[in-house]
Amino acid sequence: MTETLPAVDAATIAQSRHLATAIPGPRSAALHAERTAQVTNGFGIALPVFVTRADGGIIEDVDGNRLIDFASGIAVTSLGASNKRVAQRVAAQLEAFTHTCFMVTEYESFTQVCKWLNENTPGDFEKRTGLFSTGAEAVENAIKIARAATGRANVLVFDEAYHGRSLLTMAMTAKVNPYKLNFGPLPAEIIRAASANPLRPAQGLAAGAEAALESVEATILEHGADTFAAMVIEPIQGEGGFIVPAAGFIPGLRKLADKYGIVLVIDEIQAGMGRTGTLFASEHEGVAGDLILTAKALANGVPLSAVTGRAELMNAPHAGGLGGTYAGNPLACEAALAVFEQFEDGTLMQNAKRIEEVAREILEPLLTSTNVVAEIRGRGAMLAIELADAGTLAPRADLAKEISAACHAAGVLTLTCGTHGNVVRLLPPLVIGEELLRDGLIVLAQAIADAAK
Ligand SMILES: Cc1ncc(COP(=O)(O)O)c(CNCCCC(=O)O)c1O
Repeated sequence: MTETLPAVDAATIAQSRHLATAIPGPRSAALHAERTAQVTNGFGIALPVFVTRADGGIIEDVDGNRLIDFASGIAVTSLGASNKRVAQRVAAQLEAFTHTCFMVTEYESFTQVCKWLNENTPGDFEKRTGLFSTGAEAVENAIKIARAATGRANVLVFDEAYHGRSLLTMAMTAKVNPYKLNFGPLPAEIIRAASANPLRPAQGLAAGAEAALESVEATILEHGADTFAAMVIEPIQGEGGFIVPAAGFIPGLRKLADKYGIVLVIDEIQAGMGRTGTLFASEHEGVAGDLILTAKALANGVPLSAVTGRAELMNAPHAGGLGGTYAGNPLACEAALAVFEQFEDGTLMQNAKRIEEVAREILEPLLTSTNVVAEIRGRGAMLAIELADAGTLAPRADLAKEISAACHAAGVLTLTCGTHGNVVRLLPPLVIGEELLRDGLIVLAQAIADAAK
């Protein structure tokens, strides 16, 4: 393959991996000790290095190391963490004003962001948008909107789902530890149904969408179809393990939502904004949600989230029913407008597809050369390697940890995820250069081969 990833925006840091010290280096170690003395234990850490600069596909730390970034701050800095256009627009806004609160006075950028989302999200129907700050807030407000629109209370969620860490979204998230442990009681109106994980079908179900959809419909009927305000699904389940639902599952949910008058909420907070090679991941499924949620890469690191959907649903809440002090903060709106500008020519989606091509070229041989790579899955620049014993499919979280540690020591920042913690995921910035991408993938492939021995 000769194509290379066109650089969308010249990075400000040398785009090459460089190890000046062991990872983490001495200055990071000292700073980490201070962090431990000042910061709650409640925050986990994937790689305890302290960052000085980051851009393109590189993170530079206090010890002078340059690490290849396969995390993008968990699918956020798709345009590079020092994207020039984002910085320019936010800097100009900083000069004007940082905040006035959109419930107090208005500013044009809020409307412009909503307009872009109304015009560019899937669904050929009149839309409205509400802006918030975090992904969990978007999820919470989608539920408020669906409840106001339907007069119903229950929310259908799925196995292996992740929707946030607030009280309601914690309840919607499937994995108990670390997200829900010791934090109960949780809201009772969250009802969980089977998902359609092609590698690990729900217990007692045949693989594929049909059996899962039958089970979902049985769950809906068991609780009373007219009790459900919403069903919430990720087009690719992120924290649950980068699970691409079995073909037909999401279109089947669309049919069930229509059949029973349930609001279909598609949570694109991790998979959206070009990450999978289309602007929105649900485009791969040919499905438009009644509400669609965005955050993370929406504003490339400045906190912003959004609920976009059918006007008649979005206008159901009474005036004053939605809001938040920082909801749609002007700095974040300017960042989002800078992001939208850079999506216009389609280069970022082409990059996402190229990233998948290169990753599969380098990683897929491991499916046959080792007996612990159970699946390489995902779309575009949202890819994952599931570690499990051949035959039994026993999850190998130990290998995922070992592989990630080896990558970190070599200066490649990878993250793990998955219900069983046995998934290594790739979330490189969409502006990463092909040479740097290949370097990081070769390190990862070698770490997997070494761990498999
Ligand atoms: C699909 C999907 N919906 C909602 C959310 C929540 O977004 P917030 O901005 O973290 O609240 C996420 C956030 N995912 C990363 C969380 C990492 C962690 O907290 O350990 C998501 O992926």
